[in-house]
Amino acid sequence: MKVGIVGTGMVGSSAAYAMALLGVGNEIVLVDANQKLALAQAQDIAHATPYATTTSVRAGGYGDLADASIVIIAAGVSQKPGEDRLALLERNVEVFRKVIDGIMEAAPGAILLIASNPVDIMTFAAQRLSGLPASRVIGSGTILDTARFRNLLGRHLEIAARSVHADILGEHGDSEVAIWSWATAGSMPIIAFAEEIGRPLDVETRKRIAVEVRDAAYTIIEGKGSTYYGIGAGLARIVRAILANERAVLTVSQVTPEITGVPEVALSLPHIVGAQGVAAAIMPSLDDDERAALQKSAELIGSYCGNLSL
Ligand SMILES: NC(=O)C1=CN([C@@H]2O[C@H](COP(=O)(O)OP(=O)(O)OC[C@H]3O[C@@H](n4cnc5c(N)ncnc54)[C@H](O)[C@@H]3O)[C@@H](O)[C@H]2O)C=CC1
Ligand SMILES: CC(=O)C(=O)O
Repeated sequence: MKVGIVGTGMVGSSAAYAMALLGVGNEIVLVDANQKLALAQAQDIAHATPYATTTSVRAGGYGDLADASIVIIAAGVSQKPGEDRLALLERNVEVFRKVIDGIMEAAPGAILLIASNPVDIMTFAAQRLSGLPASRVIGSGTILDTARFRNLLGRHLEIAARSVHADILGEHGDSEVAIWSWATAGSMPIIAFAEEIGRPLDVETRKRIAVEVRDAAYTIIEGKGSTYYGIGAGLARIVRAILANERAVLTVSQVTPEITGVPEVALSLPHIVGAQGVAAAIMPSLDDDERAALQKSAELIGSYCGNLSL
């Protein structure tokens, strides 16, 4: 199955690399305003595949996206040190006006997977600009934050991160919400598990971990200019769920009629992801603090979505 990627800088190329090595999709087409860059990325990634999979990776134009099952959009500007994601909005909406037109003309049947920041509002913009049903325009949302959360919890508990089920919901950004009330490790409530193995998750430790997750992008951007491997793997995970019709429960973003009383907003909740895109959104039961924090996040993102002129 063909997967297109528009925007083949650090994020787009990392997604392509992850998919090529994992064998997610059998044809990957890279499109960028900078055609020389797309060509170079395609060549470099293709040179990794003989040791991994038979996935074909090539550069192309919008016409080469015809019949793509999924098109990832990672085009646009990224944060400079100290800048937040919301500061990118206007510039990236302008980029999306051109990019979405090109994709819709070539591949009107594709599912759009949005990575560009601020990803929740860009998901809203992409859905409105494309006119596709909300279920077919998926934002990577907090897939990356959830991975960061599980990684830190696995390290704290000294267990495999894959044995941790704990999610970050809400905005992919500063108002995101760490959900502790139904987090589990090895099928046990995580706080009881942590007590049992002598690695307690007391209030201070929980706060430290949530802050480290929230601020990870700032720390990484300060150190190396941008973040890309984590989101590259997250995008590959979402693409695999769609192509294999996994109906996996993933924290991704989607335009939703109402979240905590806020109408028409794109945010991350647990969503069931399969061949048709998002099959269902799940509103989990939260404790009072988590619910209030999710509502605050929805109100913030909703105010931006409501004021976009598209
Ligand atoms: N959703 C997430 O969790 C994450 C999102 N991001 C976001 O992903 C986006 C891309 O980041 P990077 O790859 O680091 O940036 P980058 O600058 O390395 O790549 C962006 C690419 O977009 C291309 N581009 C710009 N305008 C275009 C157009 N009109 N048509 C086609 N291509 C166009 C550029 O030529 C460039 O190659 C940023 O908005 C960044 O904030 C970054 C990390 C994580
Ligand atoms: C840049 C960004 O959105 C992240 O690494 O979380």
